[in-house]
Amino acid sequence: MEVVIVKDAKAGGELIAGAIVDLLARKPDALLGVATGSTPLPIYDALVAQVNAGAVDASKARICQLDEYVGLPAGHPESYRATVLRQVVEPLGLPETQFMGPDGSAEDVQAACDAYDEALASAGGVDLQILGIGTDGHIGFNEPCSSLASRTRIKTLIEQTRIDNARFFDNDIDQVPHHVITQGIGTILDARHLVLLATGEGKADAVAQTVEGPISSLVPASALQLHRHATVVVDEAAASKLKLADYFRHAFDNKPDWQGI
Ligand SMILES: N[C@@H]1[C@@H](O)[C@H](O)[C@@H](COP(=O)(O)O)O[C@@H]1O
Repeated sequence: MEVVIVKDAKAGGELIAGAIVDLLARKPDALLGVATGSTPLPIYDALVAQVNAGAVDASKARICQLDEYVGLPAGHPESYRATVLRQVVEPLGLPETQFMGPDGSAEDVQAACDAYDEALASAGGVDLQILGIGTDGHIGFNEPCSSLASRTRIKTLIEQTRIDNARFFDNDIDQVPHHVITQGIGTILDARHLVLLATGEGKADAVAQTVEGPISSLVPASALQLHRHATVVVDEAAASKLKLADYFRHAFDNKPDWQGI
């Protein structure tokens, strides 16, 4: 696992957007897994700016969702499908045919989850998966004690996550669904490159446990330690509880120029 400590969220967004541009230069139809929440927004802003400035042709890029609420009416503005369309797919000028996600309104939820895992595999697998992290260490919506081998499935949110996400629902927790579909931790680990961005002091404990703690289903993001190509990008505040922060800075500063993240 590589840990990169950046000055702020904007710098983190630019670094990760640069890695996506490099990926698209190598593989124009790369499948890019995107996350929701506030943290990844600087990545999408920087990516759209770099693409608009001509850094790469992103017109063949494919986008896929990490997770979804269950039971929101189709087209609800806070469904993750609507969110990703608004924040990533439309700003990049991509057609909906290049976007895939699980069906959160399916009657048979497990069949929709299985279908999504199959769709990801037959699309050739995710090339780069962007991840945020919950204050409890969750990735996607894999709450603590999710199986590290889990596949896409329905989960029940813990109360803290519903409280954290109420800000997207008029600060009314009653509007936040209890159930979600999420790529499993095993599904996430199938991606070729995992890039987790965490910013702000509120994520410092979760980041320290993810990077320096034991691999444990109690901290789902710690499963990144099992991955061959995982990059954790953190700002100074989110890095504030890392014991090896100086080493991580030294290693990044001395990387060969040709080696991206
Ligand atoms: N399902 C999403 C996660 O993918 C995201 O990482 C998390 C943190 O969001 P934020 O970045 O807003 O703190 O929120 C939700 O639970």
